[in-house]
Amino acid sequence: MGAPEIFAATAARAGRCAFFFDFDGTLGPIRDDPGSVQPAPGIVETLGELNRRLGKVVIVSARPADFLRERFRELPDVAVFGLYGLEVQRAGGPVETDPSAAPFVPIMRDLADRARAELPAGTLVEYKRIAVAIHWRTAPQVGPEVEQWAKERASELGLRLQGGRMVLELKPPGQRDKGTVLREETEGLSCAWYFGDDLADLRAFAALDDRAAQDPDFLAVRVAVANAETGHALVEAADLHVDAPEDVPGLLRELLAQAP
Ligand SMILES: O=P(O)(O)OC[C@H]1O[C@H](O[C@H]2O[C@H](CO)[C@@H](O)[C@H](O)[C@H]2O)[C@H](O)[C@@H](O)[C@@H]1O
Repeated sequence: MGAPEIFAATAARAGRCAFFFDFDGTLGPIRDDPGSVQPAPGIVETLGELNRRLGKVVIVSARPADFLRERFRELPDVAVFGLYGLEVQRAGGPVETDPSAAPFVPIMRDLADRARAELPAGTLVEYKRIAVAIHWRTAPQVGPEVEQWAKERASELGLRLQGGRMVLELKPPGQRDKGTVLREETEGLSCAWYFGDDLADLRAFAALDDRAAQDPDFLAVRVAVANAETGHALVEAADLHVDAPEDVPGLLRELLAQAP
């Protein structure tokens, strides 16, 4: 199906669709300082309209749920899944943490302290309560050393590793990821779109593939936000693609123009 057919098939399923979005590199631009990132222009308004007119909007990110909620305060009905689904904050409710992750809080705090003490200058350590992301965007030369250190700590502490865009993340060992969120949150629906830019988003694409294989009437739409860092894998697995977070509102406005 090309874009016009996808838009029409989605509009025909209005009210029975969900739209899932990764945050960094998808809704927000890539910046050196992770703490400074805000949604790209037009994102909040367009997601609000999508949520009202076509189907529920859900954010699924490796960021903490609190960080995401601060950026989408104007959309209180939109659920935010943080830390790959280990946290969720739904309309007006508190942030809920997966019980399996709670014992990892002190482990991650110690790990972040240790990373700051042991890794070379230029490394940026992002402590996220139940995960630690180690960045080398401003010092690419330290990447191999960070990767080696993180592999050793993951094996020593029984943690999982998740690679990303000039970042490696240590997280708890359970199976929860963006794919499991997609599987749960598409139950009872006829259509879902997922927008992503990074390797972890391939799991969400795969969950949509599975859902469509089980139900031939289910419309699954994978949208890649293309970038040289992730490479071709995501674009090749996608139905549609845009070139930057700034282009996401334009694509959604084309879709909304078909909405009933
Ligand atoms: O699931 P996501 O919402 O895509 O989160 C993935 C990682 O995003 C952030 O790091 C990335 O964006 C930063 C800000 O632009 C950038 O400096 C960094 O190089 C990127 O990897 C976030 O800081 C990480 O915690 C997330 O794992």
